[in-house]
Amino acid sequence: MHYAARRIASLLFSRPSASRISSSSQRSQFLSRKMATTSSSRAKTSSRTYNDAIDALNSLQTPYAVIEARRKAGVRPDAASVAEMRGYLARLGYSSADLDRLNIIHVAGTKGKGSTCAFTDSILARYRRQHGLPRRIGLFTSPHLIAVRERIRIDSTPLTEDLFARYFFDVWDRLESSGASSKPIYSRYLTLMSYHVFLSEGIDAAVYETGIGGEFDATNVVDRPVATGISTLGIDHIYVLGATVDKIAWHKAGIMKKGSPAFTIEQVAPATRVLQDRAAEKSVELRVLDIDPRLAAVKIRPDANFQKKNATLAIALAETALANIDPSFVVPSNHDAPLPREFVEGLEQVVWRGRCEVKEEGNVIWHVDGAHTVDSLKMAARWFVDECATRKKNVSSTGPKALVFNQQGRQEAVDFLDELCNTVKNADGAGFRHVIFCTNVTYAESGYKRDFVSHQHNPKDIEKLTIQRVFAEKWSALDPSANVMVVPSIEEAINKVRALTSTKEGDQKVEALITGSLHLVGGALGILEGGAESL
Ligand SMILES: Nc1ncnc2c1ncn2[C@@H]1O[C@H](COP(=O)(O)OP(=O)(O)OP(=O)(O)O)[C@@H](O)[C@H]1O
Ligand SMILES: [Mg+2]
Ligand SMILES: [Mg+2]
Repeated sequence: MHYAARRIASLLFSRPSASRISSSSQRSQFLSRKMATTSSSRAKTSSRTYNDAIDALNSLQTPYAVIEARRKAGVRPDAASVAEMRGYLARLGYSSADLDRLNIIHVAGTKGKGSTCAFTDSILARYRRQHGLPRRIGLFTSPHLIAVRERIRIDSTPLTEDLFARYFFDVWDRLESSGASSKPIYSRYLTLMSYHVFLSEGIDAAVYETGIGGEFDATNVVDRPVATGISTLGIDHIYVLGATVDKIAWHKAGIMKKGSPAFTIEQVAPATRVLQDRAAEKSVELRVLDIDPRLAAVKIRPDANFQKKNATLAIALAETALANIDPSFVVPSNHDAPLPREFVEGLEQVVWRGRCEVKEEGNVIWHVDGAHTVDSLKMAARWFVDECATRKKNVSSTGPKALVFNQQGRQEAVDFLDELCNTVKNADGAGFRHVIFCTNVTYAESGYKRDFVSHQHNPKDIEKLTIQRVFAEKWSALDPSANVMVVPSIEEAINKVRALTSTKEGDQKVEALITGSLHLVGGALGILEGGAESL
């Protein structure tokens, strides 16, 4: 690799330690925080709050300029990325063998990873209540919806702020005292931290969602997972994984390990082929599951095929894990008998916020879904249309439909709009009457909530609303009769919709869809719930 490319690669996957922070603005931000903490007369630990941890974590984000440089130089994660993760793990004092104690269930996929993990966690939690095993359950997911700490959960509950801060700085100190010249980037840091948390807290079943891909993902340091699952494959993260579903499938298949049962659900044919070839290469037994017939007796929400695929995968993963953890649990040889009660309850009572959520607020019915790929936006649009159609059966008339949309930093997102526009228009003839594009900046006055600070997008684009203007232009071409608006924050977008209810149109309930980005959806829930949102 060319020297410059190698230098960029090293910047990509690790961040310089405090003394070597490169950009001057970052350095001054870091130093001002550092001074704030060191000038304090309090003990070192007392200034290590959750907010301090989030600030330090945000300093590990790959800055926009570096991401751009990476694209230009053609640098992508490779085997060295995983080797580095193992190096960091060793600096923390752990080996891959230690991770075996966690009985890891590892999940990759383009869509439905988080939902599959949440179903699996929920089933294990109900089983534990009844049988006392697993003793403690860990759940690691990404990205976060409301707060960073929700990415690491114990017994389905996000780490408390205190515990998060304590473990965060534990990792920080261990890396510094090991002489590491750099810190891992944001997502790798959280992954490392999750291992430290789970091993320290006596977790004996841990459900892990991959970040991007699988083969070279930060979570792929586990050699002996109890089971692996690959959810629906499609197109996303083209730059890192490739532009075709078979290339993407190759990456995702990287989590399959010899000796660990692997599961997937029905996929498009080229994806299944690649998964099967990779499984054969690795001598892994891969089972491609049809929708589990036992789900006919379970209320899965939303009642849609994609969600039943996620649930099917979760059942198989939970069964396999339980057979390892509880000697009295036996995986049924066929699906003739109904699902055990714990499984049914786990599936029906799962909480996975920001996905297919409906909230009533005065005269607005908010539909909130964090979809952000072509395929998942199709699902979201169809779900919205179905919700509206069901409602229409019960009320004499409904009000206008409104859309709040953003997808920051991905130029191709402009192509997501056609389907969204047409699905709704075909369903009710009128389509979205009001369409609002905003940034992911939470508040009109105070900007980002700390947990959403992002250095990964071009600040100029956010300031000038560049992508939002492109979206607006596209929508106006798709539907010239729609009232299209561009506003700088999520709060202003929500207020635009709320204001519709005081106009004449607003005598009826406005049906609003918020979608396109999980950051947008998380910020919106924060506003709708007045900052008292919970998971
Ligand atoms: N199996 C699926 N196929 C297609 N779309 C799905 C599927 N499961 C969920 N979705 C859609 O994708 C959205 C995100 O779901 P989920 O959080 O489970 O995915 P993820 O793979 O974790 O995504 P992310 O890339 O955000 O980590 C959901 O709100 C839903 O609209
Ligand atoms: Mg993703
Ligand atoms: Mg996810």
